[in-house]
Amino acid sequence: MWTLVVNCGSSSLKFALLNPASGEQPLSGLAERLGSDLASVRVDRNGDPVTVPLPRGSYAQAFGVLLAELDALGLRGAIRAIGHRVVHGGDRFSTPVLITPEVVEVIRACVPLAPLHNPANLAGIEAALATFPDLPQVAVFDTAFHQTLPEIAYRYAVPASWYTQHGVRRYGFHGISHAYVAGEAARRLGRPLPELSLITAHLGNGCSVTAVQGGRSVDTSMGLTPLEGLVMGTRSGDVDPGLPDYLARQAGLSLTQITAALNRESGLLGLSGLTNDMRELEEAAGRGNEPARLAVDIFVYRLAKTIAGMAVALGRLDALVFTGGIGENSAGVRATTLARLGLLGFRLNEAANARAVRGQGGPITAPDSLPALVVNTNEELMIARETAEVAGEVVGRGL
Ligand SMILES: Nc1ncnc2c1ncn2[C@@H]1O[C@H](COP(=O)(O)OP(=O)(O)O)[C@@H](O)[C@H]1O
Ligand SMILES: CC(=O)OP(=O)(O)O
Ligand SMILES: [Mg+2]
Repeated sequence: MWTLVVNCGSSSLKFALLNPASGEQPLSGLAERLGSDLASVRVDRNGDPVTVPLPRGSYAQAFGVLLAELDALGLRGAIRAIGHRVVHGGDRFSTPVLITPEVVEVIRACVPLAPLHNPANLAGIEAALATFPDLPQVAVFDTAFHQTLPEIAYRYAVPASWYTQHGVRRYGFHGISHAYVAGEAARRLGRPLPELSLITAHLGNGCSVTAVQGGRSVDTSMGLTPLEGLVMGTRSGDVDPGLPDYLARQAGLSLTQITAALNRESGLLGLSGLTNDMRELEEAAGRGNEPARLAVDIFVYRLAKTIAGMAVALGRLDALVFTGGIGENSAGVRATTLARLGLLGFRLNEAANARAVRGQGGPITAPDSLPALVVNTNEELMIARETAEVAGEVVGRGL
């Protein structure tokens, strides 16, 4: 009846116990800042959240907390399948797959392409395989949805041998979320997904924009790694490819140091010198903090520019969808982004935009506008559904 979903991020472990057919979720949790003194786990049993400190806690310890919670609810034995979010699957996987030793090796081979994410995904898979060796376990890939990209969107203008010999191409990420919100948006718009041309903006710690035509990804802002594209919490997004060489010579930094700084010390954090957290930045900007204001303004400008560019991939645009922690909660980011996209035909409905907060979502544009809407993403539900399908059961009956 239940599917367990495990989503290991670069310093976090999210989990959820779900009925993939009904969406019922008796248990969910988030272990954050793993490995640091501030590590903690928030556990939500039937809508009743509690946070407990887990100083210096590891992925394995966070997984131990999850097991204790399953036991406390008496549900450990009721799990029928386990689904894992895996960020990078290269071009081997265009659908979710049952985890075998060979699949684990492919995920390991993709570590250099997603150094912040794939090692954590593997830690989650290994912990779950050790504890539940007899259950079907499924890998659901962030890259899979983007395997439909046409070659003009996924090739870089670099020597062709880099592509053929080293797999240098654009893969795209956040596919689980983009696919889920595209489906939900179609439902809310009351139109069949195969007829729709959508742009979906997933704005969390990592941020990406995808052009979705008839339910298929046709272009996306992230590339070979999750570093390309938009300004993110700690990631730079697009920079001049000449930057690493220049900085290596000027500042005497190694390529490894520069890449680490582009991943972990850039984006909103790097610009503001304050935080990677959009909510804190908006508060600081409201108090007159200029670097915070600049960070938010650059985030929005680059987002609007990328959305306008994505429209080229579609030819026609039916709606824009905001999702992720920022997309769902920041009325300010949505309003200023749409203000820059007037040329595409967007006109904000301020009251609706203010109402569209987490838990509800909904349309945020005026009646004479091209529609923009907020859809709350649910990667866990999407992973649970796909896991149930791959595990060979019919959703709604078997699992
Ligand atoms: N009320 C809010 N206003 C503005 N930003 C918010 C709000 N709530 C959450 N956020 C932002 O959402 C981002 C985290 O997004 P989320 O999707 O939860 O992250 P992750 O990618 O780690 O899952 C942070 O920048 C956070 O500040
Ligand atoms: C791929 C990616 O950027 O994921 P996240 O937003 O979870 O960091
Ligand atoms: Mg997220």
